[in-house]
Amino acid sequence: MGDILITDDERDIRELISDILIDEGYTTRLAGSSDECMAQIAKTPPALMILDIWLKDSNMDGIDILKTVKRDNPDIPVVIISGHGNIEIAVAAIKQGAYDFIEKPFNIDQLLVVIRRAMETSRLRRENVALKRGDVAGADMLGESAAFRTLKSQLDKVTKSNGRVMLTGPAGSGKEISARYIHANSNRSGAPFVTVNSASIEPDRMEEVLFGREDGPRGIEPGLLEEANGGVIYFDEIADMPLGTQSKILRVLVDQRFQRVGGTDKIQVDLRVISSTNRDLPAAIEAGIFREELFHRLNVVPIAVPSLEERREDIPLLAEHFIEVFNKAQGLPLRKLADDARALLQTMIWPGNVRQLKNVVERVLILGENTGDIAARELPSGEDHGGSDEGRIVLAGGLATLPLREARELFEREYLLTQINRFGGNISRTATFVGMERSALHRKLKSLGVVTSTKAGSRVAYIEEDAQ
Ligand SMILES: Nc1ncnc2c1ncn2[C@@H]1O[C@H](COP(=O)(O)OP(=O)(O)OP(=O)(O)O)[C@@H](O)[C@H]1O
Repeated sequence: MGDILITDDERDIRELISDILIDEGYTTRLAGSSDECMAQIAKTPPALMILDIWLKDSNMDGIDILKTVKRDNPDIPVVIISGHGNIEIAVAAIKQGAYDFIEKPFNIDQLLVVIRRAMETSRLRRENVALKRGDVAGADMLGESAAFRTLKSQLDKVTKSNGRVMLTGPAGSGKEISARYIHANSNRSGAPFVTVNSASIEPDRMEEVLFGREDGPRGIEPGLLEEANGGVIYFDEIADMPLGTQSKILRVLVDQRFQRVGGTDKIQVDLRVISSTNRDLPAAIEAGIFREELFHRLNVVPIAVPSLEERREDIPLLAEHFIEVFNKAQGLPLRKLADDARALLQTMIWPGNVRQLKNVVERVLILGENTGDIAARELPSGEDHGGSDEGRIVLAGGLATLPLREARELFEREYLLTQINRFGGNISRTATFVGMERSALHRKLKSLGVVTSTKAGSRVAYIEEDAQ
């Protein structure tokens, strides 16, 4: 819920506040002097500070600490404790950027209200910054299919717990957006969501990036674990993590503490860990490239994210959602999907899953006809989707929009017409090739309205006008 640093020179007071806050579900750290307080902040900046104005036997008083904090860590809300009758000093503290003050002797309920409000304000401020940066909150996760509803109900079950989740599923299926959904709906939503993309970090820089360093050119440089403090750390494609780093992460999960590179102090962080993979981790363990113990630590709640194939009925909904997203974000035309395009999208092969669908929608909006509904002819051809790879026939636009009986008639008519013309109008050869009795073929052609006649010396098949 949040890590609170309490600084007061009176031991009884800091311990009393700490007990109350722990009962409320917060974690606390205690400091009895300005030096201890500054050392704690340097170790890990807390989510909130409760700071006594008068600190006996300290190098700095509360106001000096406040000024330093507001200069170096302006996002930490600071609640000041002032002695009774020290209103002017408390007001001066607020002018220096303190969130609020409480007077000694304080009332517990009042203290808790101030802390809750301070946490809430700081969460909203961070969310605003995130929205301005364009981060997705994860709330825009769409779907109505049975496979999607199963996923959503599993995600909903884990939002309120702190359990480690392992998301499995093919590339682009929505593992990261699922992790963001968990975060956005948990009580950590105000705290950061930090992604560790193991494949894009140089293996020899991995530890520095994760754990930070103490001897950097700018002094202490916090790593991603510290940045995520209070929130979620998301290990994207965990199987790409080098074995050496796997051991170190395992140790962090066991101890809940780590050291920055070049440092000696143990840093404590409060993190929820969510990982993802599209690989077969048991096979990676077998092959000696993934640590079994780490797998068991991360795989506490396994959740499978379905491929787009398993949720084809969501395709039109997702495509229309992406059209709106690209309209808002890039001013691309707000077009609807024509029935044939909708049907074609649902029959195509999507090895790249939702990400590929999103890319196709963007491409059509940029390169397509720009007016009217999006038609099937504007969509990429079957080859673009490797349709033959998995043995699926990508249907010609029209067929996919018809009920089976009509689609079958349309197909049979086109098919037989093509075959008869291939065999120069010779019904016997056509019948042998298509595997029908000659008389049965005649009856079929009649019912489909296909006739043959001799034109300019060669026999051709065509469709009677009124049969079309
Ligand atoms: N249900 C959904 N509703 C809306 N958008 C979605 C949904 N699922 C996925 N997306 C979008 O599809 C894209 C790919 O999703 P995401 O990055 O979560 O997939 P992933 O499985 O983590 O991919 P990778 O395996 O490559 O890391 C993102 O732009 C995401 O916002």
